[in-house]
Amino acid sequence: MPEAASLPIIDVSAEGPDNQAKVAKALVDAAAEYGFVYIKNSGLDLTHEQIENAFAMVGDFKEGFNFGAFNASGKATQSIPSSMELHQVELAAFREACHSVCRKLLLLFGIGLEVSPPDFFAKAHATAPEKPSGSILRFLYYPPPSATPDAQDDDVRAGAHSDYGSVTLLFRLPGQAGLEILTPSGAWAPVPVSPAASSGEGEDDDEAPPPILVNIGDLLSYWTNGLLRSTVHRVAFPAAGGDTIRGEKGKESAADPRYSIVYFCHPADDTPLAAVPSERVRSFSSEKKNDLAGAAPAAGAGGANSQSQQGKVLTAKEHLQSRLRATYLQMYSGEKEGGEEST
Ligand SMILES: O=C(O)CCC(=O)C(=O)O
Ligand SMILES: [Fe+2]
Repeated sequence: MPEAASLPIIDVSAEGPDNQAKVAKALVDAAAEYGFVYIKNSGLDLTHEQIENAFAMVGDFKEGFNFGAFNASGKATQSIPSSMELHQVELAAFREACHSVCRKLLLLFGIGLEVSPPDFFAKAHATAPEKPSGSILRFLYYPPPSATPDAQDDDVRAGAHSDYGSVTLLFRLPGQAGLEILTPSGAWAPVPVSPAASSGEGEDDDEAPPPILVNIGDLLSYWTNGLLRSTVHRVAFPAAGGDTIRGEKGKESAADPRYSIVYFCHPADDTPLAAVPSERVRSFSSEKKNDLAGAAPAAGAGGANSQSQQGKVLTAKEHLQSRLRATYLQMYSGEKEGGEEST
């Protein structure tokens, strides 16, 4: 069985400037090293009930779906399936709550990177009806492996890709890990849903939902000149024989569909991705320029060139478009690297 990724679990509910600074540092360190981190799900920003209800909705629906913006009265601004229409207000509230969690994380990144002002990233993600953005709430339904009996051994449920936005929140159900990240050594490491149970550390609390998995997307990696990593990941089929990651509760069988809920957070479309006012980001990019091997991205790192390597300041929208273009070109050239396809 491959070794599970060992990612830190960070409690971001700490109050007071000293605690906040410590948490911010831990978050930046994890994002710089792994590009993925768990945050403890205290149920404050996003209630456990809200998450359960969201999974109940995708379970009823049995199909994947992307939700873009909702208007001020909680109505979707796109056409949505009739079975979802009744749930629009709940969906809008869930999307809003996810966005607030992301803004809280973005503020902590600003603090951890000593950006001046610290709400530099969070402000770029302020929402308003007149401020369109690439943010998407995605409900994912993966049919049971038994429904595709001619699957090959090396097939995966979702191909290797990196996410396009600034930060992504991922919600999964216990026993349905599936997600794997590409480590710098080039190996795929499974990411457990319940990391405390998997590592054997600490008692798993049946009442508490698992932590929320957070990862850095290409845009935030680009904006920070690669200091924060956008890590390549994929979704694998359950192992034959029903093996799960050590300690993970529940077994995933070939007869089970898999559900996940993802929130891709993006800044407002017109945000200029200009130099981040942070000495740490600046000195990171000059170190990189001096690094002769700097041209080739390390294994596991997704995305395009760093912001400091481009002459022109891109907007968030232009950055997303360039990532989408690159993904489609890759697909047409035969390398089936599925991207986030967030439009
Ligand atoms: O379903 C998952 O666990 C991950 C999905 C994902 O990586 C994506 O949609 O970008
Ligand atoms: Fe992803």
